[in-house]
Amino acid sequence: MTPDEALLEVRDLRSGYGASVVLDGLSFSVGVEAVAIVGRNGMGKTTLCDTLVGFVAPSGGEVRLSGRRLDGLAPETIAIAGIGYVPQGRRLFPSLTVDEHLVMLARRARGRRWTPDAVYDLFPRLAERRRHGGADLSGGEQQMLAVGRALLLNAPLIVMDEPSEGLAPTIVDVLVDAVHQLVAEGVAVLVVEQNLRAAVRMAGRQLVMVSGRIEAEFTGAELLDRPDLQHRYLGVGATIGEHA
Ligand SMILES: Nc1ncnc2c1ncn2[C@@H]1O[C@H](COP(=O)(O)OP(=O)(O)OP(=O)(O)O)[C@@H](O)[C@H]1O
Repeated sequence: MTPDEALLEVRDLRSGYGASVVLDGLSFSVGVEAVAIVGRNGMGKTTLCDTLVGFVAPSGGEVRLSGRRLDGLAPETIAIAGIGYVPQGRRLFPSLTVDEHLVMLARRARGRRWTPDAVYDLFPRLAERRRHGGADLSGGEQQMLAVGRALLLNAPLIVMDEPSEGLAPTIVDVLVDAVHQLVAEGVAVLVVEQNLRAAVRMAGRQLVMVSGRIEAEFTGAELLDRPDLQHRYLGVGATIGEHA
């Protein structure tokens, strides 16, 4: 891959639920970088994530990872092909410990960059809680575990849906640092965020989603400096995220 070539290429993607169209011809690309998708509630951000990873079947368009078509493939195939997913709400197993979540995926990870021990190095707090069950973990610990689980795929791209949702500022700091470390190591991150300040700290490019399309792209500084753009694209109350 040359520096100019996109890792993820999404072209004219369409999807929805039955007759309800949510993604309406959406296009963008991501290189080895962190890119944020921002937008008001209900614009289709979660549907975009779910469509990229195969949980929602697209009705048209293309998703390519390093040139390989992935649209229409099963979620397991897409995961193995190279898209790790950190879903909204984390979707962990309450009865499994932290260690059990990670060990489940460790065989495939053996000898590669991301192993359970590497995840514990990234998130020392998780190492302290390794014998605790998913249901005993704080929201931040659950989010770290969800990120760690996605990393064990050793995928070139990680998609994160609202990772900062409901988390204390110190935990958001940990996630921001983790995103920077991943990008520095050559992993691309596509992150959906309601919290503009968290989005801007994680990603240089801010893609604004409106009614199932990417309507505009800004740098973080452009969006933070322009309350009019925040109001227009993000709505009242979903703007700055003062606490992150
Ligand atoms: N499983 C589903 N079945 C039918 N419609 C759905 C389903 N999930 C989402 N939708 C609809 O799709 C549209 C886009 O929702 P989506 O959750 O993708 O938006 P979003 O931008 O992620 O919003 P939010 O930030 O509130 O999660 C909404 O109109 C929503 O009601």
